[in-house]
Amino acid sequence: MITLDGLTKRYGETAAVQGLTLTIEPGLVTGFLGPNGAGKSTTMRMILGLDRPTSGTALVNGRHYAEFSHPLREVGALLDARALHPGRSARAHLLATARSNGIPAARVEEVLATVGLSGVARKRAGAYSLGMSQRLGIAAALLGDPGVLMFDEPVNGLDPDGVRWVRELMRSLAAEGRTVFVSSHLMSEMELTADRLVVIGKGRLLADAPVADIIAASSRHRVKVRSPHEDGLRELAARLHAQGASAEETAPGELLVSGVRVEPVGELAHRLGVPLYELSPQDATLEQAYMELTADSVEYGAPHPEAVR
Ligand SMILES: Nc1ncnc2c1ncn2[C@@H]1O[C@H](COP(=O)(O)OP(=O)(O)OP(=O)(O)O)[C@@H](O)[C@H]1O
Repeated sequence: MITLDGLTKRYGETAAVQGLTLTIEPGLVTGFLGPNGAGKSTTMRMILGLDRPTSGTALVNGRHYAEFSHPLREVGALLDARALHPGRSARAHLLATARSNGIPAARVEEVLATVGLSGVARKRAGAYSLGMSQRLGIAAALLGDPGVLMFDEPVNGLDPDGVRWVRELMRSLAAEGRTVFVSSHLMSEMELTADRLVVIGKGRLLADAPVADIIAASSRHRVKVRSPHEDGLRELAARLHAQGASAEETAPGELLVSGVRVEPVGELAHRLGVPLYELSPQDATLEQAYMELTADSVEYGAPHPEAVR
C-alpha cells in the first residue's frame, strides 16, 4: 500500500505537487494520469525517497522508503529505463542490484525469463533497444519480489506484443495481491489495464476513482432508454432531472440520459414499473473523460488545429 498525506513539492516558484492525499491499495492496478508537467514523476520520486517533500509524507506500507534495510524487497520501480550503465550486460546489472539488496543470484535468471531477456542477457545494456531497456527495467523492479510496484510509462517504446505483455503482467501482479501504480499517457491502454485511476493536473488531485466511475462522469457518457410506455418514460425523465441527471427525449419512446450510470436508471425504471425494451450505456471513452477532467490543467497545449486556421 502507498499512502500520500498532504504531499507537496516546490521547486522555487514551481509547485510541482500540491497537497496530494490518497491511498493506493493492494490488489489493484492504479493508473496515474496527468498532462505533461502535472507532477507524476515528482510524486513517484518522493515515494522512492529520491526527492524530499517540501511538506507532507509519502509512505510505503506505512514506512518511509529510507527506513527499509532492503528496499527492493518492499517496492520495485521502473522510472527511467535508460538510467543504466551502458557497458554492463543485463545480467551483470541485475546481479549487482540483487547483491546490494541481499537477493539470491538465482532470482536474476527468474526475472530475466519473466521479461523474455534470457537469450540476450549477456549483451551490453547500451546496445538495447528502448523496448528491451523497458523490459530490463521491469526485471529490476521485480527482482526483490516486492509487494509494491511502480512503473513510470512502462509501455513507452514497446511494440504491440510488448504492450499486451505489460498489460497482462500488471494485471497478474495485482491479482497476486500486490500494489501496482503505473503512469501512462496512453488512455486506451489505461482503460484496459487499470482498475482505478488517480488523475492530477498542475500538481493537484483531479480524480481518484474506479475507471468506470471516471468514464461515467464524462458529459459524453449517456444511457439510452427505450420503452413503449411514453408516460412512464416522461416520469422517469422527471425523476432523473430531480436527481441532477439530464434526460432528453430523442425520439418517441426513447430517452438519452447523461450524468448517471446505467444501474440507477434501471433500478428507477423498475421502481416506477416502466417496462424497458432497451437500457444501454453509450460509453464515453476514457480519453474523452480525461480530456474534460484535465482541460484546465494542460500547461503545454498546442492550439487546436481549428483555432489556427
Ligand atoms: N528537479 C527539478 N527542478 C525544477 N523543476 C522541476 C524538477 N523536476 C520537476 N520539475 C517541475 O515540476 C513539474 C512537475 O514535473 P514532473 O516531471 O513531475 O511531471 P510529469 O507529470 O511527470 O510530466 P511528464 O508527463 O511530462 O513526464 C514541472 O513543472 C517540472 O518542470
